[in-house]
Amino acid sequence: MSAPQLVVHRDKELMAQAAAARLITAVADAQAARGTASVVLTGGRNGNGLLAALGSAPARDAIDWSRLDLWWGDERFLPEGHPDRNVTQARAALLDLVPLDPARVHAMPAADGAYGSDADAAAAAYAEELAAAAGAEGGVPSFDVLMLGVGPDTHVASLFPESAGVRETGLTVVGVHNAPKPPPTRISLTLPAIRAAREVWLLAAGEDKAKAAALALSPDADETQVPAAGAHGRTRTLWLMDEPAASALPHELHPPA
Ligand SMILES: O=C1O[C@H](COP(=O)(O)O)[C@@H](O)[C@H](O)[C@H]1O
Repeated sequence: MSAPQLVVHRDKELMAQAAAARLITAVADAQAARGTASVVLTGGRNGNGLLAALGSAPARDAIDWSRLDLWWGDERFLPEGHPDRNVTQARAALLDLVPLDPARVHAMPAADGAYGSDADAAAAAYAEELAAAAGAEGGVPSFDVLMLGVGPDTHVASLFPESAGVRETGLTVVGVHNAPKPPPTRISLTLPAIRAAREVWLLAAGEDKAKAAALALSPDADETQVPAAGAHGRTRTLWLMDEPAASALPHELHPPA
């Protein structure tokens, strides 16, 4: 488990641009080292801000888009094409602009797909897709970068405080029911699946994330109550923030001036 590192930017626009530049470098480095790269996308305002910044970044084609696998950390379990689905928003922000291999875009199932309204069956199918990509060891692939937007209530992916999903230790993907944030039915990677990633980047911009960031970065945080505190990468855990989101952190956590 890697200890959290913090990078604080002036505002959310600069944070999105800097995170996009960082992602270009991380993906290009992974492709140079291993031929392909795998990235787990997040939904929400900060995740979509990063994707939009990536779409207009001058160096975006330093990524070989045809050798990039995209996965999702969570999905709102809604019909295909619904404007609130994370994949719909990601397509509009970036995916429709770049030459991805459609076979490498691993969207989570929709609520009008093969599993109908059964979110648990849809979650099990996504777990199987991940296990097939992971190869002999099963579980989930060694994602190069897994991004998570931090919710104002400290949720990450669709793991909400005190929920069954955040307590899950056996499965890699779960159906989420009665989520406190709409829509109530979702699909989510679990904390063990998240922690299999090489790098986990937590995105927190805006004053409404300040309390959540302070709680998650507190040394005695309990991941059941504060899911963001349980999100760590194997080699790196990086909090990418703007100044408003960092405003409630204790002084000792601020990066040196
Ligand atoms: O519903 C969700 O919310 C979180 C955070 O979203 P934000 O708009 O508060 O930044 C997001 O990480 C998650 O993927 C999404 O499904």
